[in-house]
Amino acid sequence: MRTPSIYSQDDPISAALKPSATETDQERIARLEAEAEAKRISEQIDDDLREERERLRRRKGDVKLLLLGQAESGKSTLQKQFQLMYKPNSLDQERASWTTVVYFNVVHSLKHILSILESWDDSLEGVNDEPSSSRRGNGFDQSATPSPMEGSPIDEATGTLQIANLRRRLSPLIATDEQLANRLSGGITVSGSGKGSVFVRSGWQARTIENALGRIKKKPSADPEQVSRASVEEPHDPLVKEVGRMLQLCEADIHELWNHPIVKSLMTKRKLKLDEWSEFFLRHIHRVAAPDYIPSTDDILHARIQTMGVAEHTFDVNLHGKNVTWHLFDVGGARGQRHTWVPYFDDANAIIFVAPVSAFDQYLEEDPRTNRIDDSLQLFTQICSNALLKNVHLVLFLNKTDILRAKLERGLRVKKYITSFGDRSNDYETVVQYFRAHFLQVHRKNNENRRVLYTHFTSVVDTKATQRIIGNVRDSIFRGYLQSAALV
Ligand SMILES: Nc1nc2c(ncn2[C@@H]2O[C@H](COP(=O)(O)OP(=O)(O)OP(=O)(O)O)[C@@H](O)[C@H]2O)c(=O)[nH]1
Ligand SMILES: [Mg+2]
Repeated sequence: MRTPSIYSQDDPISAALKPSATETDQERIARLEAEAEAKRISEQIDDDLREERERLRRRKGDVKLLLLGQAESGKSTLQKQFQLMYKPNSLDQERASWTTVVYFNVVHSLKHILSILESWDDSLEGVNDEPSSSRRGNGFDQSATPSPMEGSPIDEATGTLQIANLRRRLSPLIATDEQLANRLSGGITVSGSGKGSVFVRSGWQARTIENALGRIKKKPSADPEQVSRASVEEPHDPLVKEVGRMLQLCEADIHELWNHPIVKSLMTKRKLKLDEWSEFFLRHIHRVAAPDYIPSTDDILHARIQTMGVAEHTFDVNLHGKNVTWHLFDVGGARGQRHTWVPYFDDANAIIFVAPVSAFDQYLEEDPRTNRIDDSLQLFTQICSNALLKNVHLVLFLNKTDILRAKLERGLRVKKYITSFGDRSNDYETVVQYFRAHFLQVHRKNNENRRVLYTHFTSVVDTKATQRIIGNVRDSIFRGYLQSAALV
C-alpha cells in the first residue's frame, strides 16, 4: 500500500508529479522525505508571511531605535543586554551557537600571539629537530623542555625553545581557525576585516545551528540565567566537537603560552596587543576548555563577532500597562558597513550612539592612521548634523569605561596619543570628562533643533549597571514618544 502523499488526486499539477507505478522502495523513501521538506518550507513561508503582516499591523506606534557607532564600540553587546532584559529565553536558545564564537575567539587569539612571536623565535634555528621520542601519540607534541615559572626570568634560548614547542603542539588547533571562521560567516569574506575577524549577518545563530551544528534539542528553562547540561544539549557539529576536544588536550599548553614570560614581556612593552575578548577567554581557558563547556551569559557578552549590514531585533516593552513593540537596529560599525545605515534613518525615534572611550590608544582596523576616538567624534558629527535625524531622541553611551580605567591604572598616558589632552591629570575622572566635553561640543555645534543629548558612562558587559541605564533610556524615549504621539 502506498503511503499517503501531499499530492492531491484531482489537481493537474499533482497528477503530473504523481509517483510512477514502478517506483522502488528507495525512491519512495526519497520522495517522501522531499515532500516532507517541501511541506516544511511551505509552512515556514506561510508563517513568515503571517508574521510580516502582523508586524506591519503593529508597526504603527512602534518604537524604532538605532544602535550606531564604530566597529567594536559595543553595539551588539548592548543589543544582547536588551535581549536579556526583554527576551531572556531567546538568548538561552542560542547559547549553544555561541560555543563556536568563543572557540573561534580563543583559536584566533592564539594564532595572533604566535604570529607576533614568530619574528621573535624565528631567529633560533634547529628547534624543530627535536627527537621524536618527545611526542605524544594523539597528534599533540609533548615538550621535553621544562615549563617556565610564571614571571620568572629565562634565558633567550630556553624561551625560544619553549615557544617553538608550544607552537608545534598548538598547530593542529590553530589550523581550525579558518574552518571556524567559515562556519560562522557561511563562507562570506568581507574586505577590510583586517584582523581576520568574522562578519556575520542577522540570524547567523539559527543558520549556524541549522546548517552546521545539526539539530540541537533544547528544553525550555524556567530560569533563563541557569546554564545546565539539561537546558542545552551539546552541539552535534563535528568541527565544534573536534575543536572542543583539541582545546581540552591543549589546555595546559594554552595556559603556558598565555603566562609565558616572553608573552608577558611583549604585552608590557605593547609589542603584543590583545583585544579585550582575547584576554577574557584566555584568562578563563580552564572553563572554556572543559569537556562540557557551554557559554555562560557573561561569555556571550564578551564573545566577539562583527556585524554585517543591519540586524533587526524586536522586543515588547511594557510601560505603565501599555505594550509597545520596539524595533532595535544593530548595525555593522566598520567603515565598509556604514553605507547600509542610511535607509534605516527614516522614521527613527531614537539613537543610542556608542563611543568606546577606552580606545584612545587604538587606531582603526580599516585605516590604521585614524585614532579611534577621532573616528568616533567624526562619526558623531555626521549623525548630529544629518537632516534625516534632526528630530531623533539622541543618547550617547561613552562605553568601555572599565577598560579605560584599567588602562589608566596600568599607566597608559592619554597625552601620548591625544596631544590636545596636554598636561591634564591622567586620572579616570579627568579623562572621561575630557572626552565627554568633546562629544558635547560636537553636539552643540550641530544642534539647530536644540534637542537634548542624554549621556551615560557605561560598561555594557556589566549587566546590572547596563540594565539600569536601559531602563532610564527607555523612560526618556517613552516620554518623547508620548509627547509626539500627543501631537499627532
Ligand atoms: N570590557 C568591556 N568589553 C566590552 C564593552 N563593550 C563591548 N565590549 C566587548 O568589545 C567587543 C566588541 O563589542 P561588539 O558589541 O561586538 O561591538 P560592535 O559595536 O557590535 O562592533 P561591530 O559589529 O563590528 O560594529 C566584544 O568582545 C564585547 O564583549 C565594555 O564596556 N567593556
Ligand atoms: Mg556588532
